[in-house]
Amino acid sequence: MSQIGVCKIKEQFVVTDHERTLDLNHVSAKDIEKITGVECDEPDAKKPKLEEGKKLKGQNKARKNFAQYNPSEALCSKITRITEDEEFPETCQFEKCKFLHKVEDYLKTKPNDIGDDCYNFETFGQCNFGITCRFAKKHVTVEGKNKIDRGKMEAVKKDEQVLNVLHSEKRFSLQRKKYDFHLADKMIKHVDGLRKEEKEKKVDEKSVQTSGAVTDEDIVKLLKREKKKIDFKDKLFLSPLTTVGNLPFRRICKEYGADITCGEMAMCSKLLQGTTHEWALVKRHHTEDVFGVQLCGNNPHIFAKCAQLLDTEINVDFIDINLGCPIDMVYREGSGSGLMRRQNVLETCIRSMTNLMSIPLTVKTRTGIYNNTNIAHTLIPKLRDWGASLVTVHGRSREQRYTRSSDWEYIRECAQVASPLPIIGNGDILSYEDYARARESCPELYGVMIGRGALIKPWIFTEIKEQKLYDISSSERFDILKKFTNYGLENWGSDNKGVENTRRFLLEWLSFLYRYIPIGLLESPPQKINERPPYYKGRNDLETLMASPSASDWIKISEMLLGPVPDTFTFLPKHKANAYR
Ligand SMILES: Cc1cc2nc3c(=O)[nH]c(=O)nc-3n(C[C@H](O)[C@H](O)[C@H](O)COP(=O)(O)O)c2cc1C
Repeated sequence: MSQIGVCKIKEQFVVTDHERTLDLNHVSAKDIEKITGVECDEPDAKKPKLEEGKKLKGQNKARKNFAQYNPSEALCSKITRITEDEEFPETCQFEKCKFLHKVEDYLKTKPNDIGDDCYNFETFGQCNFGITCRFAKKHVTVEGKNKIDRGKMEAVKKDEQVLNVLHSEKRFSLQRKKYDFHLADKMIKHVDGLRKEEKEKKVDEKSVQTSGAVTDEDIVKLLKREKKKIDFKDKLFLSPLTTVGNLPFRRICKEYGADITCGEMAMCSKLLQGTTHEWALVKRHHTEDVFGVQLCGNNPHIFAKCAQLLDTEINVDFIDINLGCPIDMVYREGSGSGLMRRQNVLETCIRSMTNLMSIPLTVKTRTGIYNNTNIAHTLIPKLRDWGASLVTVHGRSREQRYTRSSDWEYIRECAQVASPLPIIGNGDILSYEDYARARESCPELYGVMIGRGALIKPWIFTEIKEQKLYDISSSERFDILKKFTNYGLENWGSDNKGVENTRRFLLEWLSFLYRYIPIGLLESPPQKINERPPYYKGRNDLETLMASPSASDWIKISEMLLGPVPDTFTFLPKHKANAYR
């Protein structure tokens, strides 16, 4: 696969370091207005400074990207949703409500609106954010009541767009530990019993699932149940991507041809506590026709309970176990890549989960934990025998993170020992050429998974399907960002909080998007993922701006779409995920 180095740019586009400070980081607000017609404030350097001597690698842990909200400046949601044919209530139904109840009080601190057209109102005929929407002009009356376009509302049903929203009574039962997990508990006992029995009798591993005294009626029923199957062959799989692989981003990848999508890694323990943040990670857009949820945990009890819970409560096609997360905290507690070295625990997890689930269980792993000690090839046959339906191999170890190219020769070794278990290869695919090389060098593979390639150029799925490279213009790329912003306002809301959440996720994505080099500028396309983009000047100011590695320029782009950032705003991206030297 690709070598680590620097991408070669056609000479006329390369700029020196000096020009770079003059040009790249200082495309002015005026230039942007000229290109896009959007008014834009000139931001100060709003990037928090790293401590001196600190290297940029792994995750940025010093981030403070979350906006704080004061309830005494927010309007009560009951008031927000009052429609034009309703009266404002005299008093709030919640005695201790801390929010504002008068529209005029709220308007004293409401930030300026960003635009006149509300995407949610235009698309669905209703915007639940009423007067608090930052694009409220066309859907509120002079008194601040919400207008509704009933015709549109009937035609496009908003609540059918997103699936897997947890009902409040289920959330309460999880929070109060009242959810009935007796099946999961019994299954673990059953599987543990069989494992002990097997150890004592030293029976053949393969016979575990069918042998042994199965006495409990519930367990017998579960074991007899037929499982749904998924055809993974030759499908383009979008990686699970924490933070950046959010629902609006996945929608865009689907539109460009991704076949299979997966939610961001969700923590089993938090799903079992019913936390809103974790449950947001299992939401599925209706366009995601083959969709999985990825779980991270460190013991069979939480994995089995989650398997039972998700299989019963949500609409999901497969559940994936994360065996690759390299983050120290996750590894130390024995989850993610830490689970690779706890194979007895892993066996109970997988056997219990597969027996509880009516859908396939998949596993995503790395080559191993340490640099020169690959272990995936010894683990994969066990995963197959324990009941996994598919394994994805990311061709790097935990220790390597992104510092070397993905090892596709080793991925092939894994695919060869796995049969008949399907293996998906993963790592460093940024073009059709990379894809074709991976498939040719490894014919045993079922397909590939694409992570950063989709973040850097989401149209990669189309390129692979059409077997060509696209020279996308900066204005087309800007339109993709506009679309993401609209999907973001739909997903996170169009009030101030929603706008700032959308901005934060947009900025996280921009921290990958700037790495794209338009093919018209490359000396020998296609671009290689591990080659650092040199400083270059685009074919117009917007292209130059989009190539900037500076967070203050990403902020500038966000301001073109979502208005000026709040006064105290700072941004440091969460992930770096590159192998540049
Ligand atoms: C920002 C980011 C977030 C990621 N989050 C996850 C995750 O939640 N679960 C997971 O299994 N892998 C995660 N990964 C790893 C990717 O899924 C993928 O295995 C890795 O990036 C290698 O593929 P690529 O070279 O195509 O990017 C993440 C990677 C990146 C860059």
